[in-house]
Amino acid sequence: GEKVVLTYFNGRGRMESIRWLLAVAGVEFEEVLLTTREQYEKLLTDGDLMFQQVPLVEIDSMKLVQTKAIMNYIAEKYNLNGKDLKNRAMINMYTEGLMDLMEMIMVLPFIPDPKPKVDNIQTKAKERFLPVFEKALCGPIYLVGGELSRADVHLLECSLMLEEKLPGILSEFPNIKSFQGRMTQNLAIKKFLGPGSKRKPQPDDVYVKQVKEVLQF
Ligand SMILES: CCCCC[C@H]1O[C@@H](O)C[C@@H]1SC[C@H](NC(=O)CC[C@H](N)C(=O)O)C(=O)NCC(=O)O
Repeated sequence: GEKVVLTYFNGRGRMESIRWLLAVAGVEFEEVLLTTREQYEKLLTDGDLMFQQVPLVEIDSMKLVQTKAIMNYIAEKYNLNGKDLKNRAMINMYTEGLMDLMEMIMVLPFIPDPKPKVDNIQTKAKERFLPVFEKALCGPIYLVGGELSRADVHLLECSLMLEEKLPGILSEFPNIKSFQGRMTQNLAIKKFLGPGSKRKPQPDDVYVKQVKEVLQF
């Protein structure tokens, strides 16, 4: 169909996992970057945001909002959602756990004293989340059903973000480390991690300032 258009801030936030899925699915997309309150207010008056929130993804003549709904649509459409009901249940458990961890990272730029939160992220990552994936990757090369799924994409995204904040955090998780090595050989992922891709950089002060101005908080 016609082009896919993402409307979000010029940063990762809730949209980055969507960018990862589209990249792995090999789907080209364009971006409308929200940098001013006026842009957001026009979206509201045009009635484009069902709950007055972004991410907004225009795809297949639909204006999708709600990150989970958007990712479910993409994962189903591009065969990243498992081969049957039970595999999908596993994929959903892994996905929700990874989203919980990524949400903890996502809010860091918006809190005044992130240090204690970073310590908590480190503890939860090492004691609650990463051991699950280390065990799941003891033998299998993909998390679920012997094939690439959205769970693998979210694990790669999350593990790379963790290492940005906590270098060396994967030193006790060799299976995840070698999983990263395999996944980054995927041509679509190699391209997305390379220069000039649509991948967004770590949040900076400009991003935080724009989000606060656009959303007026
Ligand atoms: C303290 C955290 C602040 C984060 C602010 C935003 O920057 C991103 O990093 C996260 C959010 S995204 C922007 C936010 N969107 C959501 O919260 C969407 C939540 C929805 N359940 C989804 O999953 O898509 C927004 O539009 N709010 C307007 C407002 O509700 O009136």
